Amino acid sequence: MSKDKVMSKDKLTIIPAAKPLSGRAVPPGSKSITNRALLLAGLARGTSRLTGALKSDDTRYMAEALRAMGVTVDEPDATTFVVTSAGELKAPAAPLFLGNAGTATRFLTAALALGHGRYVVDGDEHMRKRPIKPLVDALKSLGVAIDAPTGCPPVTIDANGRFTNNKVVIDAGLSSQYVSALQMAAACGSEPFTIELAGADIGARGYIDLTLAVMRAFGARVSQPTPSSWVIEPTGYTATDFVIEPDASAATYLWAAEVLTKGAIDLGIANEDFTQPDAKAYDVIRQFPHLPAEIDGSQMQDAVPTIAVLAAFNETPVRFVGIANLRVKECDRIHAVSTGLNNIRAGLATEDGDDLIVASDPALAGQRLPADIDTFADHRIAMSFALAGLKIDGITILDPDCVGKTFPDYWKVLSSLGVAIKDE
Ligand SMILES: O=C(O)C1=C[C@@H](OP(=O)(O)O)[C@@H](O)[C@H](O)C1
Ligand SMILES: C=C(OP(=O)(O)O)C(=O)O
Repeated sequence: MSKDKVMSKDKLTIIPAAKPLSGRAVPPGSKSITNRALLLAGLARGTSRLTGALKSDDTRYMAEALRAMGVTVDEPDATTFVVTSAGELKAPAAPLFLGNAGTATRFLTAALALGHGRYVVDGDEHMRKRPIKPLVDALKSLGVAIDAPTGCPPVTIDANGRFTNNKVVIDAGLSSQYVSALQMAAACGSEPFTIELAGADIGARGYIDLTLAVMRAFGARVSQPTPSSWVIEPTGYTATDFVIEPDASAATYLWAAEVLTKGAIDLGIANEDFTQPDAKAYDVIRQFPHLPAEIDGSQMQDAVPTIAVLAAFNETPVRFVGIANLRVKECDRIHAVSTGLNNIRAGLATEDGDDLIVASDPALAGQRLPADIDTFADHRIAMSFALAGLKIDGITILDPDCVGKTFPDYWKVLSSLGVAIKDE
């Protein structure tokens, strides 16, 4: 839970928007890019200045972990981290607690495997259910003494600064973060290192491109001999000043609010200027209320809850495919979205294997349908269902502070666009 809670209420109710939402609302910095840049700055000798950064639970956990390992992380203002490092992450005195931050947990696990001494990577009760075994097995195959008895955090690493071979095969079916983690760690090795995918299946490939872009900005050299393999040179990282773009997943709520209310929200950045995978959601969202009958969410996974809630107001039903990974995010998002929609009106959503089918009903708009939405402590469930509240009277979001994971000002931003929010 965020230290600086935005509302500190158990629940809040969205009052339907009386008029189109309009105004300027710039999403916070990208979580994915901030946590990559923080790690690479921590692995680089010298001082790196990260601007436009996200300050939220997930990035605070990463920054705290770096501090616990001897890195100086200063925060001169609300969107800047200044990171000064000797270029190594010293074994911390206590386990690293990373909340439910998947990026911090996976990225650090691989990077610390090249450290020296004992590191314990742990998280909250949700993180302790999120699989990390494929990454742990890959590191074991590199001679690292690493153990995660449940297949989820906590992970204990006894590192001696080296891998015993220069190639690893990784199954990224459950999470692309395992690949990103190995890629970022590999530049700190002593020889060129090859990463190969075990299967064709990988989560959103766009996150790999994002990883490579941040690595290159910090001086790494990477080539891609085949679509499913990468060779990383042992360059280490060079401290640099780095500008972080706004968060594309956060942008999806604003894009959806805009089409739902026929408003005009200025995000301060054009959709085509994002480099993050979720920006693909823009073209889908703009088709509302004529969303396609089938949407493949595999390459814009974090945007699926947003589009699924939007789909409830579409003119025709939508089947979401390619979303099996959503079951191992902050919560089982297929189940959470389906539960929330069916709570609003029975039959609005169906789980079909790992597909989600959303029955559409434009007539939902304007109705009073009181529903307490269980967010399952998942920021994206809270933020997505707030969108339903813009059109339906009676939508109450439970545990609204969970937005602090990636978008602490979410409720303030909605208010600034004219949304009335009743806290209780
Ligand atoms: O690399 C990243 O920054 C991310 C990768 C995705 O996770 P998976 O790779 O686990 O699907 C995404 O859902 C997450 O929010 C951020
Ligand atoms: C899946 C998410 O986060 P992470 O895996 O980084 O915890 C998310 O932010 O939607």
